[in-house]
Amino acid sequence: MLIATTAQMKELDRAAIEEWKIPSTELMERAAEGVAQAVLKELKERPGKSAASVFCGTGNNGGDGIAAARLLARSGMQVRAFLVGSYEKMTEDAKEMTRRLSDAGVNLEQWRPDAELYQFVRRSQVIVDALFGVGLSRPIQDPALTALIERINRSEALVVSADIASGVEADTGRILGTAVRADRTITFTMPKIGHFAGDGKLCTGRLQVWDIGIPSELVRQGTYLTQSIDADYVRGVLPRRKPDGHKGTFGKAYLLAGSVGYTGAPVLAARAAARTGCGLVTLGVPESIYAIAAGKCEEPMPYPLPDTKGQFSKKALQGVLERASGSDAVLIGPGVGRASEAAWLMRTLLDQLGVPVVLDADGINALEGHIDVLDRRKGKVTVLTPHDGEFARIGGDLSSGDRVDAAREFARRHGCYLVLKGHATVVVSPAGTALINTTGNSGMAKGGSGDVLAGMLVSLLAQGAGPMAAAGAAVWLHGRAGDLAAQALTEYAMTPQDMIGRIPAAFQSIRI
Ligand SMILES: NC(=O)C1=CN([C@@H]2O[C@H](COP(=O)(O)OP(=O)(O)OC[C@H]3O[C@@H](n4cnc5c(N)ncnc54)[C@H](O)[C@@H]3O)[C@@H](O)[C@H]2O)[C@@H](O)CC1
Ligand SMILES: [K+]
Repeated sequence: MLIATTAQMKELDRAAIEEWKIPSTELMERAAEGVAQAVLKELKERPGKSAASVFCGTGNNGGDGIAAARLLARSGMQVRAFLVGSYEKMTEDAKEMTRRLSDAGVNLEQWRPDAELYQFVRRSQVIVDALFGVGLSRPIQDPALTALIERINRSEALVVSADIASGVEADTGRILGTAVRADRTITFTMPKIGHFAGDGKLCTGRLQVWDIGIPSELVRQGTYLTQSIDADYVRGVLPRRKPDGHKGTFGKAYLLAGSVGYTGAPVLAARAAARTGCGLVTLGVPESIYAIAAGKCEEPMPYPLPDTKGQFSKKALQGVLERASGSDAVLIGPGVGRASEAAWLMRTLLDQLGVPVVLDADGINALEGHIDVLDRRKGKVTVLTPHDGEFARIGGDLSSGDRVDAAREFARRHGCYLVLKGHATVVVSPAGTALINTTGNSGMAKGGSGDVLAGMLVSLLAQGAGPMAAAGAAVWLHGRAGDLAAQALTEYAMTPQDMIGRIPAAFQSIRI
């Protein structure tokens, strides 16, 4: 799904209102309809005469809540709407919705933390969170508001947020002070980064995008730099398989991986590469572990390279170049170790190889203090797959808490593609486009999981996918395989090996 910034949302709203003459109150009514319908649909599954507490801020997000309160009251629910803030600060549209609410026989009540109100909130089946939307501009600090949000988060009611969970910064996914943890979020027109990225993802619950009547001509005019990765995206970018293709057609992947102590990483990466569709997988490993790797490889083709003390030595260079330069994509790094000769080898390969390179794990660590090697590759395709620690080691700055922006800044500066791994993995291009993944679970946070991803990624690159497509599809399929493994085996017991076994089912789930 394409993702809009708050500036783009404001511009869409402005153009709809000023140029298309759509009254802003009409947009607000449509937004409220989305929220009310989501609540009613949910309650169908929980029969009984239900009560709802609707918390409204003073901005237009509050206006959405006030209008939704009227629609819910009309449907027969017992509704109380609370204004959190002062009436004087309310926007004109929110005030208009307050009049409409009172015409319907419900008064907007000033929220105060007293026992009677809390009792009503406690027996509500539903809480509507319309405190802040995309207009949240500073951290929530007011103690009464913070206490209210904590109350909402402790309650057993179904929490439905209008547009975005209040407290989440729409353009980053950061939590500003504190935030509502919603079960459902109904967002308007287009999703925002905060629904998918960082802690915002945890606060969003199930996301639904609701059309509030902004003309599609206006929406289509925008240039959206960020999108979430879903099955449709992956289906659209996977390299097509030629019916008359042979193994050369589907690409040769070359992997440089492993060391004494890390015999699993090369095998996991190579198996994952073979499972993801490329024609040939060649695996260069230190000769000390060759016998072990060879014993575990069937489709991938392992071969030994000179090593010293169990890690690649400088003497391996020629042997790597001979095979790697003729391949379609190269993966460097899983389990290679950090000895100086191995690190030198990886940097020298980066300098000398012209083919697309995925740099993972110790391949990334080898750039610590040598980032100029990456800069020299500008113009060639380099995809880095760091987790936060590796990212920091090579100069990435996550201190702002804005992961998408931090990744973008790094990719732009160094002319590379970046897969910043984590709870919601972010993929960025040097041109500033970004993808945010939607699959995956905590069962994947185990040693070896990254090796599987790196193998999948180099396999897709070798098949001819562009770097963004290959990285986007790899992270989604990897997360999907992880979700399927968790379903069958639990997040506790699943292993990266189990994920490789579910790569086929991950492909099947996008119905290619
Ligand atoms: N025409 C439009 O613009 C539409 C807007 N809609 C809704 O309007 C929302 C945006 O409305 P607004 O721009 O009025 O913004 P919000 O309603 O999100 O919040 C802005 C208000 O909160 C205050 N505020 C910001 N941060 C605060 C903090 N930390 N502590 C206390 N107060 C704080 C601001 O001073 C302002 O009064 C959207 O998210 C959406 O829900 C929808 O009604 C659809 C149409
Ligand atoms: K909200």
